[in-house]
Amino acid sequence: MATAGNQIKNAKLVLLGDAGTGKSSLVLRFVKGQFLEFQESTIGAAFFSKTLAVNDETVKFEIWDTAGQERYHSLAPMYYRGAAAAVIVYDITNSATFIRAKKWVQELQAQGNPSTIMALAGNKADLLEARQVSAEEAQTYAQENELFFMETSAKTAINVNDIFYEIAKRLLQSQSVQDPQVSILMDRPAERFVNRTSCCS
Ligand SMILES: Nc1nc2c(ncn2[C@@H]2O[C@H](COP(=O)(O)OP(=O)(O)OP(=O)(O)O)[C@@H](O)[C@H]2O)c(=O)[nH]1
Repeated sequence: MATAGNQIKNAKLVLLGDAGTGKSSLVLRFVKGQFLEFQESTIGAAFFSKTLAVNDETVKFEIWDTAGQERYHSLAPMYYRGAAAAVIVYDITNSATFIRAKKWVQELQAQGNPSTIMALAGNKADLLEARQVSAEEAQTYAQENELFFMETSAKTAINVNDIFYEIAKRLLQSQSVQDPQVSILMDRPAERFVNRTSCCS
């Protein structure tokens, strides 16, 4: 019997969340299997890609790792518009970052694409002794807002592949991944915004 197996499906994914929560570290762990104790703060946004096999299908994530610092906030819509999936990251040791994560969820619910699959990542789950946000509180919030939730650690790799794998599965179920022949990425931001290290005056 003929199947549609082995097709590569492209999915634009964006990471959002406060500065220092570990967005770049999660991407680095997922894409390269690495972790840096002193990961530099992202400027503008950074782009990565990674393919993932799910049963007989392959999802190619086109990942936009956005900068969490407030001064870059106005750039965010360029990255989340047209995204098939968004991972909103907070740091379990910092309750202010959980409040900020909820604001991102609200912004996406109001201004994003309703079909974007949203995941909530409670990162730095290796730092249990410094925990400020309980898993129960985050899980309840996630259920109420139709997100799926995992606690992750970019440092120990706990749940990092799992969260991306779960997103890929949900994307394939919802068919919101794009046919590569049609369009690889929608609303791809201009390259001049990517990792710009100096700015014009
Ligand atoms: N213990 C621990 N530290 C982490 C983890 N993830 C990231 N870090 C550390 O937290 C700091 C910030 O990580 P980044 O990945 O730069 O955070 P970010 O969210 O990308 O920050 P911006 O680029 O400024 O938005 C770095 O020093 C990382 O080493 C984790 O899971 N556990």
